[in-house]
Amino acid sequence: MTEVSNKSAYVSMQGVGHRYDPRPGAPMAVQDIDLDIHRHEFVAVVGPSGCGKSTLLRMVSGLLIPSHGEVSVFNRRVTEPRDDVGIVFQKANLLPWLTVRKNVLFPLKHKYGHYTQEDEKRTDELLKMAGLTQFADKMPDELSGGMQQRVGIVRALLLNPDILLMDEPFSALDALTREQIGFDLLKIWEENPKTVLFITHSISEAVLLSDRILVMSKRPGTVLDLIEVDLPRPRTSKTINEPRFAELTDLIRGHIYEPNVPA
Ligand SMILES: Nc1ncnc2c1ncn2[C@@H]1O[C@H](COP(=O)(O)OP(=O)(O)OP(=O)(O)O)[C@@H](O)[C@H]1O
Repeated sequence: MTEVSNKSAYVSMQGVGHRYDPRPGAPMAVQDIDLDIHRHEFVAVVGPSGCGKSTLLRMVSGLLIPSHGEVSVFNRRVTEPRDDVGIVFQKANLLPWLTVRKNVLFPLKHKYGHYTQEDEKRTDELLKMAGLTQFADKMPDELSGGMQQRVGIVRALLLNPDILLMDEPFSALDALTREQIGFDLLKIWEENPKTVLFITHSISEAVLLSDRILVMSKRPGTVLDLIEVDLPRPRTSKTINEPRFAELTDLIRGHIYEPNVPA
């Protein structure tokens, strides 16, 4: 691992680009991405389908090393998969033969071969924070989709990662559940701060949850804008009715649907 220059950012992308196809002249998936994310900041990424949002997330996790530029975490260049990030995907993919509590503990068991009483205590605390205490001993198929997704978030938090990477975590949920789980996530994040990179197709979800929003262009994905979400916290259902909320969503919509018109 190599030291890099920017010391203030927690996650830093400098001149990042990636071409999946190594042949010269093949199209880039993403290019010229510069982004600094600060500790405990909540950054959302929005952009058209195929613009490279998941590609960026995979680069921060170290599952993908960019063909151009550098990604660093805590001033260390990412050169291999990191085990200090929590990842939440669109589907929780819980193991159907284990209870909720055992599903949450599973990654620890898998990684270290066992878990401690302290781990069980923390699991119960996290399940409580996510409103899942009475479901701890249920099997996954006894839970709704929203509850399963909450279990997925708790599972990602158990290892107490510095960074939480979320790839369209709520997109399989109905609109009402999605809004509620967004507020639940904010509560968990406020009680248990993490640096979050959150990918979504929903502009309003990005505005409601995040501190800043990276708006990407269509492929090859590059930065169209980086927007500061200057809405006060805690965010609530009332936030959605604030004029600034509508201004910000309009601004992002304009970037995505009319990318060549100056804002
Ligand atoms: N493993 C891969 N091999 C080759 N091309 C890939 C691979 N993964 C992604 N791509 C291509 O790179 C581009 C960016 O993909 P990516 O999944 O990062 O986009 P995305 O913005 O997350 O898309 P979506 O919003 O549809 O989930 C796409 O054109 C995709 O086809």
